[in-house]
Amino acid sequence: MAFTDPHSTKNVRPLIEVKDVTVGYGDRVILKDVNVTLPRGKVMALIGSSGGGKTTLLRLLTRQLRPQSGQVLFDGQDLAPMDQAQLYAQRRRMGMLFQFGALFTDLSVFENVAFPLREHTRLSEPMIRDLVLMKLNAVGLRGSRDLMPNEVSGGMARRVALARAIALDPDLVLYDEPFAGLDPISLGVTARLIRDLNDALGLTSVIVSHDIHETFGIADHVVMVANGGVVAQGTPDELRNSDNPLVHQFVNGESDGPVRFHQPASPVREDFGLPQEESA
Ligand SMILES: Nc1ncnc2c1ncn2[C@@H]1O[C@H](COP(=O)(O)OP(=O)(O)OP(=O)(O)O)[C@@H](O)[C@H]1O
Repeated sequence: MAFTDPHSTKNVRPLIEVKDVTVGYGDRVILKDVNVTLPRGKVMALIGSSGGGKTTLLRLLTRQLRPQSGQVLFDGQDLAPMDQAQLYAQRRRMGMLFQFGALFTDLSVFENVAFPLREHTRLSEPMIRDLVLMKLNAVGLRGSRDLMPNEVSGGMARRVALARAIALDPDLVLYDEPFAGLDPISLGVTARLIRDLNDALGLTSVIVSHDIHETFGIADHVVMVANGGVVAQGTPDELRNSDNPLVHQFVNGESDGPVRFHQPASPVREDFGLPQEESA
């Protein structure tokens, strides 16, 4: 029989808390006064137009960037003051799938997934084998272990990258554009897999994606960044029904609205050498 310690805050504490954070590069502020909380076990989507600061927010979570002000807590601990050893220990609890989930082209599917285990642990070879095959099984590719990356499809390669991202049994998995370049079927399979792995393995996931439809289908919480901050956050339904015109335009994929299609430019007539219109 399991007992829970009523005084323990470990399991109710959110895995990530971004508190009043302002962040940027050098003197340039990219996001101001951001507050985001991500409870354990949930899937969070980060959306927003290109250059809005989604990747910047991801970099805060891994402390590739420190806030200019405010705090980023991972499992209740402020990342900013950590020394390299402490930071390294925290990062081992984070799995990452980078844009396009690039695999090592000269390593087999098996060795790609084994890579983080060989890098970060001193596990025996039989143990590594079992762990790799378990992860490959979880993504449906146990039978493809001996293939090389150029022998698998784009969708399969993404699943191998997923298996590699969860090889060390992380608490948090960060996905930067996990659907980029996939056909609609592989895209749907990958999205479902992200959600299922999250739930089956007790992970917490953050997904940066431009694919609103697929991301909204699997996320518990959506954070939209634009105009130097978080413009909206809530459940997918709350964002779909938002009356904020910017959120509405983005979520519904409208080409014009508060986000202009045309970036500022000199008049068309000037660029194409056309005669100026006579003013009335
Ligand atoms: N290393 C850096 N040094 C300076 N400025 C940067 C750096 N990385 C990003 N930026 C700037 O910060 C802003 C936000 O970039 P970021 O990559 O976070 O946006 P994004 O929402 O992830 O965009 P995309 O959807 O295109 O990936 C952009 O104006 C970008 O030019």
